[in-house]
Amino acid sequence: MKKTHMRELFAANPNRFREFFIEAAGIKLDFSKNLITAKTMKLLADLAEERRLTDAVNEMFRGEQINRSEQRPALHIALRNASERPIYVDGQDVMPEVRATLEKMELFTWKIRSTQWRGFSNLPFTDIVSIGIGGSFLGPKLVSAALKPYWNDTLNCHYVANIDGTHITEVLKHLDPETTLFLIQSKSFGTQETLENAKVARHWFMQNGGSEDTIGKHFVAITANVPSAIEFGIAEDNIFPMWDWVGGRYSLWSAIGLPTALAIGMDGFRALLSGAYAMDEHFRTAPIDQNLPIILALLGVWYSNFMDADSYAILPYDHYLRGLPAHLQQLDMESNGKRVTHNGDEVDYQTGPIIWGGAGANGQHAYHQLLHQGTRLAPADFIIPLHTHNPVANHHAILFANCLSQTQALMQGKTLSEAKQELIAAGMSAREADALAPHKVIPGNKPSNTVLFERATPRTIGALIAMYEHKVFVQGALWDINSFDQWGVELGKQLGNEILRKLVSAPAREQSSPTLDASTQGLVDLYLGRDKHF
Ligand SMILES: O=P(O)(O)OC[C@H]1O[C@H](O)[C@H](O)[C@@H](O)[C@@H]1O
Repeated sequence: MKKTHMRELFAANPNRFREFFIEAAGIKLDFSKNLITAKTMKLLADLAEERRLTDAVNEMFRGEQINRSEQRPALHIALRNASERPIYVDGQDVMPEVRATLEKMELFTWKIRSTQWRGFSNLPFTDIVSIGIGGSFLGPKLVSAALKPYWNDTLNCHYVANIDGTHITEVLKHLDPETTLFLIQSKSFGTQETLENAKVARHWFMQNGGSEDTIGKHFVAITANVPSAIEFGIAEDNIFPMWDWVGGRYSLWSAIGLPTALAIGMDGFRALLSGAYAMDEHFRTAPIDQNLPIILALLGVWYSNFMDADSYAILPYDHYLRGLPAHLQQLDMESNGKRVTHNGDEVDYQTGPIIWGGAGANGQHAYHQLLHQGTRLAPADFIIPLHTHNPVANHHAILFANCLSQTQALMQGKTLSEAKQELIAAGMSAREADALAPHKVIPGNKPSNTVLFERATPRTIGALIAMYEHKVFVQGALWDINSFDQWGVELGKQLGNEILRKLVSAPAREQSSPTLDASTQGLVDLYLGRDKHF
């Protein structure tokens, strides 16, 4: 069946932009440049109803154990619940704990920013180093960077995640232990990368003027595993709680967001939560056909399951939001990279897409070529604020024009006859134009969304991220998969420990550890410098 080109859809319906435009919680979505008609959207909404999506949404908001393989609720929405509505986990309202933690964050943030709480030599802090990985890194890092215009000028915020020693070395190199505060961020307090980096930080602190007595001034932990944090040497008062009903990749709204709160202040952090809450309320109450995250999710399903798209691009046209693709990669791919239904049956349809992307306009000079003329279908979200925090010359107008021209080019493309006419108008002979024109044909009809907001404020950034969280949730519900576990991550960790034993233990002990496949063993030998193969 021949698809109607979007050019024709636009030509046939002067109202198309208005018809496929929606706004909620300060986020505007133009979804008119998609391969859809009103009928498509109606059928997709029917699919959502058939899959009893509303029931799934209500289950999440009620705190039911929707993470069935781990028998837990997924209650990031409780972290930003600004209403009086209690939210129960095992019969207990979690809201008092959530509020108490926000108050503890508020007091701590105030003490640090007002310089009441100082380092061991009585100097105020100048640098915060957040040590964490995965959800204990990507979300706070994204939000802190996105809200840089709101930073307090006296506090710098750094992130260390990778176990590659280069990461922490490069960060510590420029810091002064007297004025550096470490936040050890780990829900489990059992993540190898984080614990090893935390040990290095502690060692560095001790070697450079710190002591057992002053460690309490410089080290704070955010974790659901208080005993392990205490065992590591963190004072109990310096531990901010987390709960097992918050998934790591949904944890930036919890005390894991402390670096952000320190950087932008607690009023800013509360505004971030209020933006997410506004999106939660919209998501919980708006009908399917007027529901922003649901519409985004249905479009994603349309391309994944009906048009074989493997990937989905996230293209923020905002330098402050350049970390968004990385955060959404974890959010989406760790949530919906699943192969069995809730009941454990293997799915016979595609689930979560490969998320990729980067900041515009930079990407236009790199991977956009494939979007325009490659053979793969890669739907994309173009994300841009209407106003910039940095009105430099004409830059924002140029950026905006670039963003729009990309979605326009993806949609309309360039036909063979248009390409030929252009070449002839430029002075080429008909023969030359015939030879070159096919290379210049751009089929168009490539889908994209344009996501806009007034300005990157704490509120709009909160709403934007919550929108994507709910999009991912909706897709998980439609695919009948558990979006809240991540068993696939575990195998690598398990095998990694076995290999590590081979790399660092004495040869005699190494003999007794399990035999490796020939490739892995060959690579171990290379590392150990005892390669005999070449
Ligand atoms: O916060 P932590 O317990 O240290 O976990 C950090 C990260 O590591 C894990 O391997 C998971 O894949 C992530 O979802 C998690 O965010």
